[in-house]
Amino acid sequence: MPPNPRVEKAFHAMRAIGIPDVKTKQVLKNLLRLYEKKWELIEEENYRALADAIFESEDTQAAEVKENVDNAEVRVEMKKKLEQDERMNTIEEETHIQEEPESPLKRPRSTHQEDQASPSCISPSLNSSGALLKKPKLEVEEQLPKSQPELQSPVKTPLTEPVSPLKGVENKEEPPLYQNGLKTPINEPLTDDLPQLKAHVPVTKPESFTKGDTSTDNNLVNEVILRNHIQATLDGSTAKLDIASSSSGEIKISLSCNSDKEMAKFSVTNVDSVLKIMDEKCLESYKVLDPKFSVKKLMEDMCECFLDLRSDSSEPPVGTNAIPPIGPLETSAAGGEHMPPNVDGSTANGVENKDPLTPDDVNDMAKGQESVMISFVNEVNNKRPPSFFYIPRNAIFQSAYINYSLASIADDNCCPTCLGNCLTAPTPCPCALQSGGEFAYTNNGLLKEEILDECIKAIRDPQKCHLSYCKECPLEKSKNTGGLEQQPCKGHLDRGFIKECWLKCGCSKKCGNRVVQGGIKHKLQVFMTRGGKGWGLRTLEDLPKGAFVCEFVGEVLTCGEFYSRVSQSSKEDEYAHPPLLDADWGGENELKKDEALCLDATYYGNVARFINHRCFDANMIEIPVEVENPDRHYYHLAFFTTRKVKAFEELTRDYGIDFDDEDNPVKAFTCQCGSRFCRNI
Ligand SMILES: C[S@@+](CC[C@H](N)C(=O)[O-])C[C@H]1O[C@@H](n2cnc3c(N)ncnc32)[C@H](O)[C@@H]1O
Repeated sequence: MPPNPRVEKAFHAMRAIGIPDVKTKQVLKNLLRLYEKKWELIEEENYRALADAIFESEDTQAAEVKENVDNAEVRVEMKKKLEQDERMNTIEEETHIQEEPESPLKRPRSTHQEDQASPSCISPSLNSSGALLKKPKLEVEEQLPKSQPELQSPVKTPLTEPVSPLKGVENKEEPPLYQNGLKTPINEPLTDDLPQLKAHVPVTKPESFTKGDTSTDNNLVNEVILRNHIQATLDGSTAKLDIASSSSGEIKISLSCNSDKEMAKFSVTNVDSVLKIMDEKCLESYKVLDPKFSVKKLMEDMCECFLDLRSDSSEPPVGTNAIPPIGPLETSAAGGEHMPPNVDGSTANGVENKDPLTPDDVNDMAKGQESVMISFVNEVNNKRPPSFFYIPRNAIFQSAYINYSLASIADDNCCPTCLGNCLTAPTPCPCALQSGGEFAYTNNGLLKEEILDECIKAIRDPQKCHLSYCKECPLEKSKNTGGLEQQPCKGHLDRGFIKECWLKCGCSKKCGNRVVQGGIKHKLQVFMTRGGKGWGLRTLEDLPKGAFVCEFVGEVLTCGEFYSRVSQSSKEDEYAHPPLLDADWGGENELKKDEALCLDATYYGNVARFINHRCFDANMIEIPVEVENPDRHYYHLAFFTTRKVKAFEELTRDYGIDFDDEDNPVKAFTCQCGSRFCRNI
């Protein structure tokens, strides 16, 4: 029989992330069965479900090998394997999968470690020594897996955020605090794969789950396995299996069986075997379930819910979003000694000095300053968001030179004769001409696909991007070199601008060429991530490709001011990745000292300060937008989606960090982005 092209394609995609065909084959068969041979489901998002299922099967196998299985488990497993083999044979005939020689299984991270690109044209941030990244070791075409169409041709194919290999890194010690019953974010590292504890412990009497259930407990004599607070106990007449528990172990879900009442002798088996069978049953019966669905996780969540419902008045009642009071600013990583000296509660830098976050802000950390509410939730631990002042628009810190007036806006820099909506005019207005000759936005308010794709290409494809080099780089000049020679300019990416209509334009305020200045329109939420990245930002609604999400808002600092903040800081400042406003650097005119600007959202900022970094294939891209200032040393940085983003998916951007840059005064974090193209491996 000729090979099935769909199978071949699946193999190809998995090979690209280091998974050998033999492994793919095994799991693919199961998936085909689960999805009733609906290939589209498997092919979706670049075979994400398949990759997920393979990793899960690997982890399960690893756990199984580690465990000291008792005879009962062996019997269960053997029976299951026989059944499995039978199913495999059936599917084998249906899919005509060709045998391939087995090679050692590799995870995408390790594959990438060997091959990964170090793209040189990433949006710059001051943290990355303010310039573009190092020259790539290899050309992107050579390094990126050929089967990833989005990378060979980032323009045409929507990118998907691949499955994170970061399993088991979640902090499980602390119970979640700010819960609102919302879904777990999409694309977060899996949570139910904690390090396995296998220990023989002294016999303890498990607390009964319900009062009156003491009859079985009294007879417990043998401990079998302790694993994530899960115990199986057995004596002559009673078998009890603790299936799940809350994170601190005070709540448990157990199965118990009094074998006196059973026809056959009951033998306690391993919890994992029971859960695995249940997982399979659920996936088979409820076809709408995510393939990653886990009964154990469901039960653990039940335990946590039960715990939350206890009537302890010192704890926040469930569902009310109650949070402990947030202390003064100096307790936060974002505050303290770094507070800008001119912040005195007045409007010294043009910002109304609102209080930092308070418990009331859980439903809207923007305190009514945006046209949508921005809630925050923590379903992971008891941490609260850092204190900062929410500002919806940039504010000048001190020395930044931003001097514009209506008179400085020439007639060819605005459209005074336009009326209504410029987008409906038969010819592009002067503002559009400055965005490359046409309007950047569609009638639906999205960034036009061609423009977006060009921007993505420029940032992601080192071969195509253009770098400008300053004769005297203001960024390098601002660094305190400690007496060492100043480094030469590392290059700045030439980026296209969007020019929006503004005050001097004749069009209406609702003109379609005024998207970014209109502020946030989509529902966003700040949430605690599960992958060790701290807080993150996610969307609460599906977003199409090219949607404007938010602007990066912060204090406008000169590069010199920023580095002096860094040098005065006694501890590592975790927000010190301010984007550099360098899109127009490297031109003919040398910038004045106070014209080399960046945006720091550490103390004053908007939701964008919570956007985490993702190497290379982030789902947002930042694009320079000119609104009021025609000379372009100051502009706005707007985030647009690079592809469709599903509700509850984390929103990410590439900070442009060079993780190898040891000379940078700001040390980079250890990247946990989970991208297969992570630069920090
Ligand atoms: C602008 S803040 C983002 C919000 C931050 N996660 C928080 O909890 O407030 C940048 C900081 O987030 C963390 N971070 C962002 N992206 C990360 C990633 N891919 N891996 C690990 N940490 C990350 C780092 O500590 C970084 O200094």
